[in-house]
Amino acid sequence: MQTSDSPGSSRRLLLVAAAALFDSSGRVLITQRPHHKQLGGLWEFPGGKVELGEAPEHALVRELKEELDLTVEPDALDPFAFASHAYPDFHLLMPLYVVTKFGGVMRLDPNAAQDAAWVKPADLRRYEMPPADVVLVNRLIERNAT
Ligand SMILES: Nc1nc2c([nH]c(=O)n2[C@@H]2O[C@H](COP(=O)(O)OP(=O)(O)OP(=O)(O)O)[C@@H](O)[C@H]2O)c(=O)[nH]1
Repeated sequence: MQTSDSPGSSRRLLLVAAAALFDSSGRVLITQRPHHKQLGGLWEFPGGKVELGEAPEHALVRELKEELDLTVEPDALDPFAFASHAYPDFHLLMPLYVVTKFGGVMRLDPNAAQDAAWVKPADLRRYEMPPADVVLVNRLIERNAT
């Protein structure tokens, strides 16, 4: 967790809900951000911004449907860890939920992701991910090792 904001910093807080979706072989899904976006080309956990008045779980169910066409029940979201990271323009607060039950056939929305990969947690560090995700990747590797 990075908490380098100075006290009283006026950086806006951005709440993003993300998922570590696991397949039956214990591989986790990561998606690649479109090149034209901020942090373009980096790999990330699927998810997105929580809208005003929206619960994080509801936002994540919505984003997984929009971005991947996958159906997840809110009860299937298991709170796992969170990232708290100061980017230049905003402070990201991102809960990560483990998901092992989901339905549908994955279909990527090209505006959200240009590629997807199922990766063993131990291999996640081979993929370039945003700095906020480092702590989450470490936790997933630990989870898998125990
Ligand atoms: N979904 C997701 N977002 C992440 C991760 N790590 C991370 O720093 N972020 C940041 O969280 C922010 C919100 O992501 P987003 O997917 O909703 O937003 P976006 O930039 O694609 O914009 P848009 O949805 O308005 O087009 C982005 O700045 C993104 O880089 C991650 O693992 N998953």
